[in-house]
Formats: sequence, structure tokens, C-alpha cells
Amino acid sequence: MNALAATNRNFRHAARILGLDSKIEKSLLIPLREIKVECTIPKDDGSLASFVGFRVQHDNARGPMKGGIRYHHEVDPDEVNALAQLMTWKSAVAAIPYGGAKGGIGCDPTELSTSELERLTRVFTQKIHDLIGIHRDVPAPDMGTNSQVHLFLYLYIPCMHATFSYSSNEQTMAWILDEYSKFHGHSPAVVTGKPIDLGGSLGREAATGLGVFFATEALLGECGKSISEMKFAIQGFGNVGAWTAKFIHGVGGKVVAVSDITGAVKNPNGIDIPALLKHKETTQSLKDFQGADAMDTNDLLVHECDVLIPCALGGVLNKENAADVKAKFIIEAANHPTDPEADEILSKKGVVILPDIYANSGGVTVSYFEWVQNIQGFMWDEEKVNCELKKYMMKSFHDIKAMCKAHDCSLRMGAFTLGVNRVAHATLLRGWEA
Ligand SMILES: NC(=O)C1=CN([C@@H]2O[C@H](COP(=O)(O)OP(=O)(O)OC[C@H]3O[C@@H](n4cnc5c(N)ncnc54)[C@H](O)[C@@H]3O)[C@@H](O)[C@H]2O)C=CC1
Ligand SMILES: O=C(O)CCC(=O)C(=O)O
Repeated sequence: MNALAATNRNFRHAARILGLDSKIEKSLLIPLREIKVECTIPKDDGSLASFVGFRVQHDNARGPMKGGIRYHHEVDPDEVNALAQLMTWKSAVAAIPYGGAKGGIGCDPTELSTSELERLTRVFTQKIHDLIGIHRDVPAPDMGTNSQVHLFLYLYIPCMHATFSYSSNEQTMAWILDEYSKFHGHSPAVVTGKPIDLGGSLGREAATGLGVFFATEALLGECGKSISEMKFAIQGFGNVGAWTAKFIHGVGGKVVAVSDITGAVKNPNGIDIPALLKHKETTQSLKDFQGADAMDTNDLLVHECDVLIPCALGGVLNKENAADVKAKFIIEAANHPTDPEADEILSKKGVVILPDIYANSGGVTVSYFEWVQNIQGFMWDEEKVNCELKKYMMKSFHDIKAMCKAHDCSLRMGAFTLGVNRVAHATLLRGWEA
């Protein structure tokens, strides 16, 4: 089932549980605006290349629209539409004053040079700059816009030509900020997840992983268990996967398997995550890591473990593999990793699934803190950011549990009913339902 059909199905199920009026149900389902732009850039070899970019602005009843921008070869309008809708419910679940949006460009960022990526990002920003804005739509990082970009500074010193290399994880957001500011004046709050030197927030880089960690702790605690007694398998070792693994390893949780696009590794006694991070940083790959055995990447999702954390693509858990999943808990750090058919199979097996619109909401929550700091012109310290994040994650977990109790439903429907109800209420208060 495609991402949009799956998201719509979950929304309709929640609308039924809440007994929403059909007019308001329809108005919440249809996105406010769908933008499609062609971005043509000169490649480094002088040839021209065109890429299609999307920004879907789903809903703004609760505030400016908010959501990441993804660079991936599989980006398509339906998927961006689904991800934008998920952002609306996610912001509402987290109780932050935003609506939902998402963007993407159909490209393989690993095939583009740094200067080609910069040109592409700037052209995309030129095409959408009048439709985004501090109080309108605030982009952020997502898959492929988090990765390290290496910038080379050439510094000429007499008798010596020295090359200095600088790398940044937040470079894509810095380019968007710079390009947008050419049209509208310096506007740090137009984008979040940007470098600290340009007004980024301390703690934003780790925030989604830290939020996943707090969410996991809350769920396991509710079941009388703790992270330190559990075995984890993690799919994806980018921004979200790597930080999640680091936090889990930090409190004694055993990460027994990790995969990314380059391969997969396993160790039943637990992988040394700091060593794996160092290996990845040096080689850009999980291959040839000495502290674990190589395994087939396709086996990661069905690997022997207590807790499975997908941190990469959508739709990875489906009717083909759901019956073989060994984990008792699934924490959805990725967006829509579980399609509805898999959801049904896993639920019948008694697997507890913590849904994406709660589990990965740490990223957008700290994006909100970043936006607030930019608007206030006052920077928080990292301890304040992390303490506030914990408070938000705990509060929404309890709010979701209350919905589950009230409607006798799964955690996914608890989160969906919580989010949809808050957006429906804001819509009614504004008088938009007609
Ligand atoms: N970055 C953020 O703040 C947030 C991200 N998310 C979601 O988390 C997921 C991951 O995002 P990021 O970590 O930011 O992206 P990223 O680009 O930093 O990392 C993605 C990771 O997935 C791996 N990957 C790609 N295809 C794979 C495959 N077929 N098998 C195994 N691994 C594969 C990549 O190698 C990389 O390690 C996405 O679903 C994203 O929408 C959700 C909330 C916030
Ligand atoms: O940080 C943000 O504003 C949005 C992050 C995002 O795209 C997501 O939660 O899926």
C-alpha cells in the first residue's frame, strides 16, 4: 500500500473513532497547497540537469506549517503528501503550535558534488521562497539533507598552498537560510536544524534520537522493563539511527544489529557503538568493521532482538516480512515504516508498536525550541533544551495513553486520535469547517 493510502487509512480510522463530522473529515484530509517545481542546474561538467522538487503544505489550523525536506531518488508527490499529513498530526501530538508540511527533491544526493547540491538547494529555495516563511512554513532537515557535506577552503600562504577541509551536517539548511535571506532579509527562523553559528539550537542535531530514547524509556517503563535489559536492532545509521544507538548504548542497552545503505553488522553480545561511529566516520561505511560480523541488510528487520527501531525508509515493514519479525516492541523512528497490513499482522502477534507521529517527534519539538530562540533572539543552553524535550515527550506519552484508555485502541490510534482531535478543534474554533 502506498504511503498516502496508508496515512489516509489511519486518519479515517481515527476520524471514525472520534466520530468526526464528514465535512471536517474531508477538509482535514485535503492538503492546503501542493507545490511542484522544476529545478534545473548546471552540473560541474557544464551539462544541465533537471530535478523535480515538491513542497506539500498540509494544514495550518494550529500554526505555521512545519516539516523537513528530503533528498532521495524515490521522492514522489504521494509520499511527500503523506509525510506532510503526518507532520500535522505529529505537531499536534507534541502540542507545539504548528501545522504540517513536507518537501523533497527526487535526486540521489550521493551522486551530486557539494557544489551541485548547493546549486540545487538554492534553485529550489528560489522557486518556493514566497510560499515559505517564519510564520507561514518553516522547513527543516530530513533524509539526505542531514548528511555530512565537505567544504574545502583554499587558503594561500606564501610558498605553500594549504587546503583546509571543513564539514557540516547542517549545510543544506544553511544554504536555504542564505538564499531565502537574499529575498527577505536575514531570517534565521525561516528554517530549523541549521548550524549553531547561523542561529541553530544546541541539541537539535541529536534531538530526534534523544526523543526516540525518551519514548523508548517511557514505553518500556510502562511495561515494567528497562533499556539496559533489552536487545535492540536498528535499521539506518544516519542522523536518527546513529544518535538513537548512541543513547541506548550509553545506558547499557545492547545494540545487537545495525544496518545502513552500505551494509549490516551484528554481534549478539552488543556492538560497541562509539567504535562503530568512528569506523563509519572514517570509512563512510559499515563494511569491514572489526567489532561485529557482517550480515545481510535484508535480515535486519527480522533479526533476533527485543526492540526493533527502523530509522530509515518508509514502508519497510510490510506483509512480506511482518510475520517473521522477532521483536516484541517496535519503535517507529522513521516516518511510516509500518504499512497497515504489517500493522495488523504484528498487532495479532502481540508486538507493541510505538507510532512515528510520537516516537520521532523529538526532532520537530527541538525545531520548535530553535524557532522560539530565533524569534526571542536568546539562546538556550543544551541542558534546558534536553530537559524541555523530555518534558514534552513524557507529556505526549501520557496524553496518548489517555486516548488509548478512552477509546480502547492501539498506541497508533491513541496518537492519531490525539493529533486529529486537536487539529479538528482548532479548525472549528477558527470557523473553517464549512
Ligand atoms: N532528521 C530528523 O530530524 C528526523 C527524521 N525522521 C525520519 O527518520 C528517518 C531517517 O532520517 P535521517 O536519519 O534524518 O536521515 P539520514 O539521511 O541522516 O540517514 C538515513 C539512513 O538510512 C540509511 N538507509 C537508506 N536506505 C537504507 C536501506 N535500504 N536499508 C538500510 N538503511 C538504509 C542510510 O544509509 C542512512 O544511514 C526518515 O524516515 C526521516 O523521515 C523523523 C523525524 C525527524
Ligand atoms: O524538525 C522539523 O521541523 C521536522 C522534522 C521532520 O521532518 C519530521 O519530524 O519528520
